[in-house]
Amino acid sequence: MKTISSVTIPKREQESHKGDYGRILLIGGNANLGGAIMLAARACVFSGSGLITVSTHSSNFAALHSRCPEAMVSDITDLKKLSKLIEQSDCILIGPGLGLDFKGNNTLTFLFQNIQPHQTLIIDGDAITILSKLKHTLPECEIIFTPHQKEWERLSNIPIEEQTYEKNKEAVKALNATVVLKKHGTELFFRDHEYKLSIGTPAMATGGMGDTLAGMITSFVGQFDLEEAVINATYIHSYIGEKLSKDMYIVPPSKLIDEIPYAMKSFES
Ligand SMILES: NC(=O)C1=CN([C@@H]2O[C@H](COP(=O)(O)OP(=O)(O)OC[C@H]3O[C@@H](n4cnc5c(N)ncnc54)[C@H](OP(=O)(O)O)[C@@H]3O)[C@@H](O)[C@H]2O)[C@@H](O)CC1
Ligand SMILES: Nc1ncnc2c1ncn2[C@@H]1O[C@H](COP(=O)(O)OP(=O)(O)O)[C@@H](O)[C@H]1O
Ligand SMILES: [Mg+2]
Repeated sequence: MKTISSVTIPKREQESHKGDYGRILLIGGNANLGGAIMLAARACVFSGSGLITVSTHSSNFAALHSRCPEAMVSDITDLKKLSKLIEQSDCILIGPGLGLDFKGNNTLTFLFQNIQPHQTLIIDGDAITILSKLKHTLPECEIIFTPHQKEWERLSNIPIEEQTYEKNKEAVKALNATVVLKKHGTELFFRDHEYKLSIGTPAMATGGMGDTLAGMITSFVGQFDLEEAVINATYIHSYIGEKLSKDMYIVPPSKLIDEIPYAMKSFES
């Protein structure tokens, strides 16, 4: 497995506008787990997405507006609005803080019925757990899964202690998707090749760190080629985590998010 040693972020075109940097839809955040989708939304904004809408429980609206005024909001239970938002989006993230009850199940099912082949779908957190249970056929679009090891166990049926390179590769092939297997030494599985991260630190083992990565990946996919986007987002996430950990015992995800544009600038080609 190749190690990612550095990345480059392309310079922006002078003649461009927000519509050129991704129309993003983030779906998640129930009444108890609003923080997860807010972190994903802030990560998305700080990673450069042009237009972001968050479909979430309405009790999250005020906090979201206050923490992330750049993002628009929509009620996750309003399926008419959700269907329109799905149609208008380039990249869609579902999962952070979605919850595991029937509402989460219904939202995932509705998205699978409405997403189109030209769109890219990032499936994280509770959406992975729900999918593992419901066993829906995957929609015909590009899909990126971002599981931690337990979520990967649920999705692949490979117990954590048996998650070897060969078994993981086989399971990814069966899914016909990209998989970012998050752990110390995160592994990226593309269709015919794989990479491993040699950076990252236990200072990043804080709730919300994966929600932050999911937002970064979604944002980068809206701006760059899929493979480049996944590699760059994953590398820069851990790069910032490691950098901050030189002075901080733990790295709060919110602090990491603040650093994203500076790190992107430092890798600009
Ligand atoms: N502020 C918010 O709103 C936040 C909301 N969040 C949202 O909560 C939802 C649930 O997500 P989740 O990851 O917390 O729960 P779940 O899927 O049950 O996994 C945990 C189980 O897996 C096990 N485990 C084994 N290996 C592991 C590994 N490498 N990494 C992690 N876990 C590992 C672990 O083992 P144990 O800790 O018991 O040893 C435990 O048994 C999701 O939607 C997320 O977005 C959170 O992001 C927090 C901030
Ligand atoms: N010991 C560690 N070393 C490196 N990275 C870590 C470590 N622990 C956690 N991380 C990173 O933090 C993130 C955790 O993701 P996840 O478990 O989905 O968090 P959450 O759902 O709480 O947001 C992943 O990107 C993972 O690689
Ligand atoms: Mg997670």
